Amino acid sequence: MKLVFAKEMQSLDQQSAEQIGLPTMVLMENAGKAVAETAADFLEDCFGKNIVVFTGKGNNGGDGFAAARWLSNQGARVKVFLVSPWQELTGDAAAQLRICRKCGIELFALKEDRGSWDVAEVSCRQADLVIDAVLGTGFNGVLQGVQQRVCGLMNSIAVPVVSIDVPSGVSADTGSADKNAVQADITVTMALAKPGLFLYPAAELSGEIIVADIGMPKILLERMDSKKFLLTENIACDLLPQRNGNCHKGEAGRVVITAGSPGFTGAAALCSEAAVKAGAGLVSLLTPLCSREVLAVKLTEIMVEGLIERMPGALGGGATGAVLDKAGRADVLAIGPGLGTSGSTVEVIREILQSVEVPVIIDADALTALQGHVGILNTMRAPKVLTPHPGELGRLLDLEAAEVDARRLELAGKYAAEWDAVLVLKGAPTVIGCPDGNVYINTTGNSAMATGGSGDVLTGIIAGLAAQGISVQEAALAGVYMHGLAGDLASKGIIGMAAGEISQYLPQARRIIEQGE
Ligand SMILES: NC(=O)C1=CN([C@@H]2O[C@H](COP(=O)(O)OP(=O)(O)OC[C@H]3O[C@@H](n4cnc5c(N)ncnc54)[C@H](O)[C@@H]3O)[C@@H](O)[C@H]2O)[C@@H](O)CC1
Ligand SMILES: [K+]
Repeated sequence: MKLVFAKEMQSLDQQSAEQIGLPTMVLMENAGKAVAETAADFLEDCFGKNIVVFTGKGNNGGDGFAAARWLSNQGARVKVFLVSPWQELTGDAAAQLRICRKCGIELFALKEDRGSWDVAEVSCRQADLVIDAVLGTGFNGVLQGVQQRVCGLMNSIAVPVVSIDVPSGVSADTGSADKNAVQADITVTMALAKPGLFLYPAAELSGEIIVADIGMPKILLERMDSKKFLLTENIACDLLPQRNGNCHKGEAGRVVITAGSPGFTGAAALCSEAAVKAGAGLVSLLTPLCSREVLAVKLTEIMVEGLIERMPGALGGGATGAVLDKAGRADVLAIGPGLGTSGSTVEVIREILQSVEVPVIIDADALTALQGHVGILNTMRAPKVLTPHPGELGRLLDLEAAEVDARRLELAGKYAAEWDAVLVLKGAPTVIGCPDGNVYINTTGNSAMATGGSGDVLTGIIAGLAAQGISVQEAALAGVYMHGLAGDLASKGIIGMAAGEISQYLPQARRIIEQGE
């Protein structure tokens, strides 16, 4: 599903009027009707129900006036509170206000005085539903004055709130949110969803998200090259590898994983097992010699080989050739989980990345090895996926993790294009940047997955899928979706899951994606 920034939505609005001849007032009318329909569905029947609508001075407020009238037509008892003086309204919003007035809808002006707030508060407490049409995509900065107070009022009452387009006080583009931003139960967003609805902290304020068809011409929607998408089950389903009925293990994909070191053998085990559960035919693990035995005991279906060490846990020069040789006979290489950061290991990792020719998944300590050496990425011949969390990407870019987190959509797209890589920026939500600059926001996963080893599992899944004959981009997109879904199935919404449990649910997640069950 395509996502749009506020400016892009504004431009679509303008194109509709100027190029197609479909007036913005018609779109606003449809927006209001869509909100009224959602409200009516939510209330089962809106006849006789008390509904309060808070309207701002912009077009979001205009949608609110239109919704109020549609609901009033259906027999709801509607009260509209204007958050800005009516004289400040212009264009379509002013026209909708005039229509409401002529239709006899009850209108109140919220001013600084106590009286109007008392009426608003009492009305809210008696309401069956509140509609938030204070601020939409035009919001920026912080909430102040009457806007801040009215959002606070909506949050303080135990009445369901339907927000129009975005919860007021939320940035439609970045997902940043004022501390008083509205907590919606449902957000009815117009024509196309806005990325901010899926990015934190706003993601927690959006409630259920409904994308309303407001009659925006399809030709304009299809032509819009927004480069931003929501990663949904349909997309994952189209990308998952297919398998012939007579397939044998050699054809089901060969994965080589270079991972593990003393104290970090679990990372290697989780990654390898996930590749198997993602459907790879044969998985080989190459690990520093001193970790070989413990991993061989731990892993049953995986072939474990030791790599030459300079000293225990630190790879020696000969390891490069061994990994390249093995990877050259496989379909994909995954490198990094728990591999270590000693000087000689870092050297070996860099040599491998510069010479490897099969697709490679670069994770954890292999990402650390690129710190100060990101130029290597542009000299690599192999198609590549990077799977950093914000801290790891921050170290590559010399940025704080918090900044990477706040700019995840922008940075994933920018650096995927710059490094000609698939950039899987892990977190809530995981965002995947592609070499063509397209970015996808994942829709699966939950906070129970914030546990050590989750990332190692993801790397194994992407490697396992890429080995089954799809591109690294396809494997990263399908893999991220499947990882999150398996995490949802495994945790059942309860905190306290171990990362290995995610792998156990991969076959079920795959079946749900493929067959919807
Ligand atoms: N663009 C489109 O295609 C359509 C837009 N529609 C609606 O129009 C909305 C966008 O309308 P507008 O661009 O008029 O913007 P908004 O209605 O979101 O309101 C912005 C108004 O609030 C002011 N404002 C901005 N930041 C503020 C702050 N921190 N505190 C107080 N006031 C602030 C702005 O100056 C502006 O006047 C959408 O969210 C949607 O609800 C719909 O009518 C349907 C079609
Ligand atoms: K709103």
